[in-house]
Amino acid sequence: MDDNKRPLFIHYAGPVLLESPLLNKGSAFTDEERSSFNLHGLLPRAVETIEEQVIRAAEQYRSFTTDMDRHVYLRNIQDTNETLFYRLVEDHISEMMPIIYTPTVGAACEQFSNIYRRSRGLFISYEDRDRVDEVLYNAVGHNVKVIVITDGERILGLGDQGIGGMGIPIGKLALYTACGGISPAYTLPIVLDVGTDNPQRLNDPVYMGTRHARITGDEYNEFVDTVMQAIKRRWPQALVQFEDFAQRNAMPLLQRYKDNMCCFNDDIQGTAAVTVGSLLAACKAQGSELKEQTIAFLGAGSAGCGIAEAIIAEMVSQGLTDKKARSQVFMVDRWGLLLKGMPNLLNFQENLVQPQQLIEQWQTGSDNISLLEVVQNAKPSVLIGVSGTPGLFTQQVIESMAAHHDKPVVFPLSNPTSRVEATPEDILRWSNGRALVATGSPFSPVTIDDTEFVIAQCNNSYIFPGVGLGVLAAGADRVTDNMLMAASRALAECSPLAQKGEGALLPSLEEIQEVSKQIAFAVGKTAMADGVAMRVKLDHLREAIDNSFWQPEYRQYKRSAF
Ligand SMILES: O=C([O-])CC(=O)C(=O)O
Ligand SMILES: [Mg+2]
Repeated sequence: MDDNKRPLFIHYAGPVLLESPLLNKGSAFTDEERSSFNLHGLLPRAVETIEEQVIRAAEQYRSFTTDMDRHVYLRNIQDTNETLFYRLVEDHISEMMPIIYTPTVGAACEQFSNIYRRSRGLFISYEDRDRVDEVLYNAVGHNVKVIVITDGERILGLGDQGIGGMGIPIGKLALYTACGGISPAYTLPIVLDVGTDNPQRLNDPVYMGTRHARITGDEYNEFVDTVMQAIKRRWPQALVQFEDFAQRNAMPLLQRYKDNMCCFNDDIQGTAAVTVGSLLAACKAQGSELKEQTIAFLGAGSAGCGIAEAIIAEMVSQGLTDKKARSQVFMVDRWGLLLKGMPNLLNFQENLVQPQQLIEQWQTGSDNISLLEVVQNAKPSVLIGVSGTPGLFTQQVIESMAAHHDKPVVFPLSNPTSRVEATPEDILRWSNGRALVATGSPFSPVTIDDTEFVIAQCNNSYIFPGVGLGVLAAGADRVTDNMLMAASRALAECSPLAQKGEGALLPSLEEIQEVSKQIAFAVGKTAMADGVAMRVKLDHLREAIDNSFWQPEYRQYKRSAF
């Protein structure tokens, strides 16, 4: 039976029931329920449908004038009636997703302590390190299946926000539910409070985190390990998504846990998967293949290098040797093009370097080869920005791309909007409307010479809800690279531009639940093939996905005997 249709046995009643966001129905409690659960007199007399509640909530929402007020309003509904919150958001997904998620969630993290209303999720501080098991037992949900965890050190492109980073796990999990059908009862946001090095947060009298510099080194690693082991004891099957960790920790944490827990890093692997999916779609639309592309990156951190490795893996699967594929990928960071033998290369950068000879060959005159010099000499057909720094895709860079390619692919992926490497409008103007643009944050359509261009949002939100749904439906206990590759290919299959030769590069948000189901199937199937999901048979996978897909509908309540 469809999980959503089963009656729920409830042992709360009266004001406590109205104060339980996962169970509260507000004015939609029926007369019978008001009798069974001691609610008479606690609500206005009218019994409303969820549709009527949505109309009121949408009107109230539209009465606010700033995005931050809209965010606070929506978060408040989430904290009082989750079913209504999801119904409202799902019915207005394009309008409300930028408010609960990127870009408004960035400002909400910066102002987290200022706009704080009510607790949600777990704040695990370094000072709690001897009672982490106890903290986990205090969580609201006892059947947690998806955890998003951050330490708040690299929130979008906004840097260290301390416990304010909690806004990100909350926002990501809201999308797990709204886009991926994971019941909110199964989700848990966690922020690790290990201090902050952000003086603005430390000096803010209302800041609610611990006021000391970040714990680092062995103490930090031991603390994270304490939490990860406690999670494993408490919820051995849970999927853990690492989010917005600083570069120095993101890759090492992933390497440490990916083979012994069900986890992945969204910034490295989720962003890589959505980018590869979007590139596969772009190539298909142009009648070419990924292996034919030359690709330049601006930003060679863990996210950029993660995308680069995923692209190389895909090029190899299309028949290139690893060496040839690597020769087509150019990584530029703040010091210039990554070259062999450069000092201070990070270990994940070492396999993504170009030969020193390029300095002579390209006659750059300096050891630090700039992005413009890379674009002029290597003539990349694809340019990807993950630098977190606005304005670095200059007019000259874009004009040079457009001079060499009829349809250059330009993806400025840094978030939030304020960090974008160039706006879609500028890129389209500088390329005379020829560039194929996708951004990390949402942008309105751009009109150039009477032609309207829809800007695809190449954000990991197209990937992680489907990955989570697939992992849960198949009962996978690991997230393998193949599963993420399958997610990319499934996303590319859903591209209107690739399928029909016209329209948007990525499907619209209105279709995201269907897209998530397609991705979930591909991910679950690959998990089975990789031997990390043994509990469900392939014949039952689609059914498992559909049956577990949570709908924001009020379920029937029965009074439990105890
Ligand atoms: O949250 C987003 O919009 C995408 C993401 O993971 C990041 O930028 O860190
Ligand atoms: Mg992130």
